[in-house]
Amino acid sequence: MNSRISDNPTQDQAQAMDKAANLIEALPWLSRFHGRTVVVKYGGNAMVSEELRVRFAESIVFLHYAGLRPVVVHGGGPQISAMLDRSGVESTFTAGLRVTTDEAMDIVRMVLTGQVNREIVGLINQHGPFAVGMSGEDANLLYAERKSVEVDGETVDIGRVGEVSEVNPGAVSALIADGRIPVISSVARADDGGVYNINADTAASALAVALGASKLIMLTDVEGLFADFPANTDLIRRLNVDELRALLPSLSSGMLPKMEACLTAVEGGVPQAHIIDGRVPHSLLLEVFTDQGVGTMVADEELEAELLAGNGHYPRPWRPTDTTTEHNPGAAK
Ligand SMILES: Nc1ncnc2c1ncn2[C@@H]1O[C@H](COP(=O)(O)OP(=O)(O)O)[C@@H](O)[C@H]1O
Ligand SMILES: CC(=O)N[C@@H](CCC(=O)OP(=O)(O)O)C(=O)O
Repeated sequence: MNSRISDNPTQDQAQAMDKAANLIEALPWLSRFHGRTVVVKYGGNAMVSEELRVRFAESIVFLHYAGLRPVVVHGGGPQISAMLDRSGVESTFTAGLRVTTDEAMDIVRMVLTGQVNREIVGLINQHGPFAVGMSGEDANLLYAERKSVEVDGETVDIGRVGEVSEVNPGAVSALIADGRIPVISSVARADDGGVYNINADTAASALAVALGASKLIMLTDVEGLFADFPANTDLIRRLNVDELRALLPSLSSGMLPKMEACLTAVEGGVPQAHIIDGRVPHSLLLEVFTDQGVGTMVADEELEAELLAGNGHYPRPWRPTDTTTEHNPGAAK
């Protein structure tokens, strides 16, 4: 470098040097994550503006060009609620899950696979022929069993809500191998031949395990997991599986399926699972490529050490983990 620049840089030169320093900070992370599969769960609350959706698509395409293998699993809770409202179909939540009647299921499927999925695919494909949209029903990617939850010690039926019982990731792996970006809606088929509504966090973690992903990253509408919700002054930056297990019974509403999903992912062999703020443009890139990261990370120290050393690839058959937690009925979604 020209010594005149470093001794007495102009403002433009100083800015250019800052940019170069930021870029080079990404180098070790680029090397560690090159060729790795990263499952990104895109929550409905992080897609509420056109600006956020466009920035999200850019971040995913950036990961792709940087040599990672992103797989998107999306939700669309607020979008489903809006359509149910417009259609005059009542909708309630229990334990963070939508009580889904047969009538509601038709709308869930239409919104997730027919609208939200199409929109994300369209935005990514403005950058090239990368995204291929799929429902969890396609090629029997996600198989479900009917799920019930416990409230005050009583088992409660919540309708057409599924628990993932089997993952057949072959079609997704083939797309990844072909250089595509799979974009998956959280609807599954069950043995009874019906379709089931799967919480998108749950679907993303099951897929992350089955694909042997190196990371699961969930974008939502808070900075991460707060120890003092709803005051939200004490952000938990990092926790291990034991700490998370101890915390689960105290969690409420949307955070419960999210943290259960992190637990399932890390116990299933995914070294790191993150909750990050999808309202911050490009927060995904800050998480993957900066030293400090963002949000809350659940990590398994041994697997993480392997990952950071550049070792290991973690595909394992997916098996449901028992994360049964009693719902706190005082907490509303
Ligand atoms: N301990 C907590 N820390 C942060 N957020 C929490 C906590 N407990 C509950 N929440 C709620 O969980 C919400 C995120 O879940 P959800 O609404 O299902 O989002 P998404 O649509 O992204 O899946 C937050 O907006 C917040 O209101
Ligand atoms: C069973 C259940 O609750 N399914 C969710 C599926 C969508 C989802 O999970 O969307 P977010 O990620 O935006 O919350 C629902 O019907 O809202």
